[in-house]
Amino acid sequence: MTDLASQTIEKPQPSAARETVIRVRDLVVAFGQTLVMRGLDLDVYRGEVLGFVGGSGQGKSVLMRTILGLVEKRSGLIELFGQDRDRLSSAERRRVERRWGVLFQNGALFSSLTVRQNIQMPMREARHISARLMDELAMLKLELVGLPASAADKFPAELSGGMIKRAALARALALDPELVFLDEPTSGLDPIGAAEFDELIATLQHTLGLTVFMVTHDLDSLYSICDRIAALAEGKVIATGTMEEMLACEHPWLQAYFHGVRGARLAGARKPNDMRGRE
Ligand SMILES: Nc1ncnc2c1ncn2[C@@H]1O[C@H](COP(=O)(O)OP(=O)(O)OP(=O)(O)O)[C@@H](O)[C@H]1O
Repeated sequence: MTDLASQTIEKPQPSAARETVIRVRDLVVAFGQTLVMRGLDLDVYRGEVLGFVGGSGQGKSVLMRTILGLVEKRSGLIELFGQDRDRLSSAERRRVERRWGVLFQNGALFSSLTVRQNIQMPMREARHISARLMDELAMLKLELVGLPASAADKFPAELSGGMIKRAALARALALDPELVFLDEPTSGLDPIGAAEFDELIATLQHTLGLTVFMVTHDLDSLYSICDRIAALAEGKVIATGTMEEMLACEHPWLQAYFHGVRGARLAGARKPNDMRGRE
């Protein structure tokens, strides 16, 4: 595939217009001899839903985990809320980490804890609050994600796939984050469940003013809730832009992805940022 890394199609914006919440420059990540990120650049702006796409095994989850500090980078810059992560003390790093929530693939709930206990886990780690207040907060988070109060005392194994995603989202929202990372939030859900989950993300993003970094394979999600899309190939972000801009991009991988059979069908049926008409 041709290296079109420099062909970012996003229109330049005045820097004062948008606050950059995540800024990644020249990021290199490797496992042994295998390079996964090869000088990757990415910006995520406050208040947007950024959809992050790429072929299987290209490194979408690795990038997310590197930004989160769960995978070591070999070199490059990662700035969070305007602060270089490498220059933060461990106390400052913990403070930054409390400003985000994460929904891992498949929810990653603790199977031996109830939903309520899962939601309270980040609260226990970060705050000294009474058990009663934590109970009230957990119930509020459940309501926020559309789960019934009866789900609080259930264990993950007793929940449907859609409920697990919602419970995991409630846990991600436990500390009232500004930024939320979602790793394939609609994978494993049926089309109706996936559409409802997209709608939930859009509503929360709007009402809570969240910034959302979403790794996804779901073209419907890209159409319905993403403000911008960034595409990963060969260890770099090869293009960023709105859905219209991605559709117009001539990069062969983007052409195949957005104009393949599924993409073409969706493009004919829907307008970007349109919650209606999911397949
Ligand atoms: N801990 C690890 N040790 C070694 N290699 C790893 C590790 N984690 C990921 N990789 C490798 O890094 C590459 C990128 O993996 P990653 O899971 O980020 O891909 P992805 O784009 O998220 O794929 P998918 O869409 O299939 O989930 C893969 O080749 C994977 O095997």
